[in-house]
Amino acid sequence: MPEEKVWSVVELLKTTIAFFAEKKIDEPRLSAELLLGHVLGLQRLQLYLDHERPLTLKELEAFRAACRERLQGRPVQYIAGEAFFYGYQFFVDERVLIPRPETELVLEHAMERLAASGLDSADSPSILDVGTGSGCIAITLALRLPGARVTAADVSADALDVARRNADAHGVSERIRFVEADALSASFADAVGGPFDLLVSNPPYIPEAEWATLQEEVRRYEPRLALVAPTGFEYYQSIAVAAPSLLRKGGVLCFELHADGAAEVRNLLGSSFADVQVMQDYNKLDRGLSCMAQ
Ligand SMILES: C[S@@+](CC[C@H](N)C(=O)[O-])C[C@H]1O[C@@H](n2cnc3c(N)ncnc32)[C@H](O)[C@@H]1O
Repeated sequence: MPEEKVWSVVELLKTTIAFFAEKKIDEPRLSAELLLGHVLGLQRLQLYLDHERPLTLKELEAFRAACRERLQGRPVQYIAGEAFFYGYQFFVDERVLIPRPETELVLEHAMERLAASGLDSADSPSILDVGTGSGCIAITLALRLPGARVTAADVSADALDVARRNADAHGVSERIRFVEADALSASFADAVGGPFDLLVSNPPYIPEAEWATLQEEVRRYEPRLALVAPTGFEYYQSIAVAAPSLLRKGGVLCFELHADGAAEVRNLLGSSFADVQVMQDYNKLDRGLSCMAQ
């Protein structure tokens, strides 16, 4: 039997990147690097520092299996079990949404609004994240604001397991309270407590009618519960109703938005909020909306 060729990291990356590009895989270089890094237990940079490293047959087989999964459409973050958000690494699997770069902008906007709020407690703010998923927003806020106490709520016990694991990995579990609660229920405010200085939420906002237009990869692998609301506005409506009793006077409400959602969400807010600001993402699409409880 002919001996199997011994591949080095650099050769394998080059070949895989070209193959992924030919197969029209999104971000072929990043995908190949993340998968190989995952299989070898190395960061992406280390792959290049150790580029002549030969792979064992077992490693090669594991990498090929990961590539096959990618070719079948499974997102690279789920295969590798990791995603990056605001420069931090998060464990992810199919129980949670993969954090998106647009959400980093919403998080940044929320932090700016909180800093500008003038609340006495802004150095040690009390924060509520509704629909925490992987915990990416709640945990990043706890890391960026070392005095913050965060409540991370989700209706999905599975998602909360993932979020807890991420909080442990980042050493912020003691400052995050995880609550299994339904944001659409009238008892939500009682379940999460308060008062809060900041309520931030990236809720499900894809209307049912748009589901079929999403990328197949998203529909097949990401949790529908994390994405879809019948008209797209149910969560904003419920949270806007609960928020006045959850926020301190002067507290900040900050939502991620569907690109077409700003006007409708603004209408839902009613008279309890002032100073509404809409922020745009990299594509100049409306992506975040914030306001102040009065
Ligand atoms: C768009 S994902 C956001 C996840 C994460 N915060 C992020 O930005 O990547 C929405 C989250 O809301 C949660 N969710 C769905 N329905 C909910 C409900 N009725 N009450 C609370 N959370 C809910 C989902 O489980 C999911 O984790």
